[in-house]
Amino acid sequence: MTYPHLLADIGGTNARFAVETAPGKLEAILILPCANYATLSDAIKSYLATPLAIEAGASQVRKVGIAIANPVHGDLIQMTNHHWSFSIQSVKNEFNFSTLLVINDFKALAMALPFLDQTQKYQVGAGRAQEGGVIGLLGAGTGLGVSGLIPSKSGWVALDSEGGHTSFAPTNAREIAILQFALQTYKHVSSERLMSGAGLQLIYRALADLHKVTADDIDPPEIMRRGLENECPICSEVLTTFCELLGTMASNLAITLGSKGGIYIGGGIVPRLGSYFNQSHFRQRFEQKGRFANYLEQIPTFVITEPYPAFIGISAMLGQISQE
Ligand SMILES: Nc1ncnc2c1ncn2[C@@H]1O[C@H](COP(=O)(O)OP(=O)(O)OP(=O)(O)O)[C@@H](O)[C@H]1O
Repeated sequence: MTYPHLLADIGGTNARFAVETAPGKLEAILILPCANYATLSDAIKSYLATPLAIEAGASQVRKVGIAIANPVHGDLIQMTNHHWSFSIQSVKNEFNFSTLLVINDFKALAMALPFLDQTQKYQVGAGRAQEGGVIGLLGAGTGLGVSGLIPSKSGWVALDSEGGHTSFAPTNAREIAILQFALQTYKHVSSERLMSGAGLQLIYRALADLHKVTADDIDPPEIMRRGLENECPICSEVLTTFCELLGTMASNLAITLGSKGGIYIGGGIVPRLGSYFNQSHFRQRFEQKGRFANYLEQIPTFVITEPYPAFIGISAMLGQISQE
């Protein structure tokens, strides 16, 4: 018997688990904080022992798909933004799984994009997706994930990309000041250093320094709360800047990939901005590309609102293997 499958989406902060009892039917979805577990195996054990997972048939699971936030090459896995590391073969043996598919989380998310309906995403600004055109994906969370979908004769091919580690490209005086501030700490300032949860804090400290005010010691949720509620002008400027940086990042990805099929924004941060993101300068920035403004105007940009999109991709990939 193939089902139930165990699915996991492991980010730098959250480990999300589900039992797939039939194709696309997810039960017992639980989010465990990665920081509470010494290893991935401990988190899996803890999930499998929950009453919800047991009720969904977790003890019968033999086929497992894990989407994880790091490059996946070979047997040894080392997370980029968390200390977990493991051997795929050892975890497979430890739990007596017959299949353990491990792929990059944004690759899994990219594989989900063709399946998303209108209730699982919304469009920001104008533009129209070209049927079968290349699709770009980026998402800010603990890190900045990037991927893309390329059409091929045998279906979509998802890119193994580490595009979040491209060098940050400032486009105005404020962003140059932020880069200069970040360079005091980092020799290489990647896009991820700014477009992520920790990035909100770095932008906050940089803008406080620029405006010569004392920065409070506050976490990303608090920066977002103060910014959205207009309680703190610096925090509001952080949010404005963050959305603009994502606009430039998204347009760089769009022209790099030639993504006529659109750009999708995932990750945990943008959905938390709610309607603010739609009203921000994200799209204006996306189209602000000199001679390529007209090219970018045609490309639609979408925010993924489905809370567990990576499960859709990993489920499809695991389902494919199970049939082989
Ligand atoms: N309300 C909020 N406002 C702003 N940032 C937040 C908020 N809540 C959580 N975050 C930040 O979002 C990040 C977690 O993002 P996400 O929920 O996408 O987790 P993740 O999947 O573990 O991340 P990743 O896949 O990028 O490793 C953390 O940096 C956290 O500080």
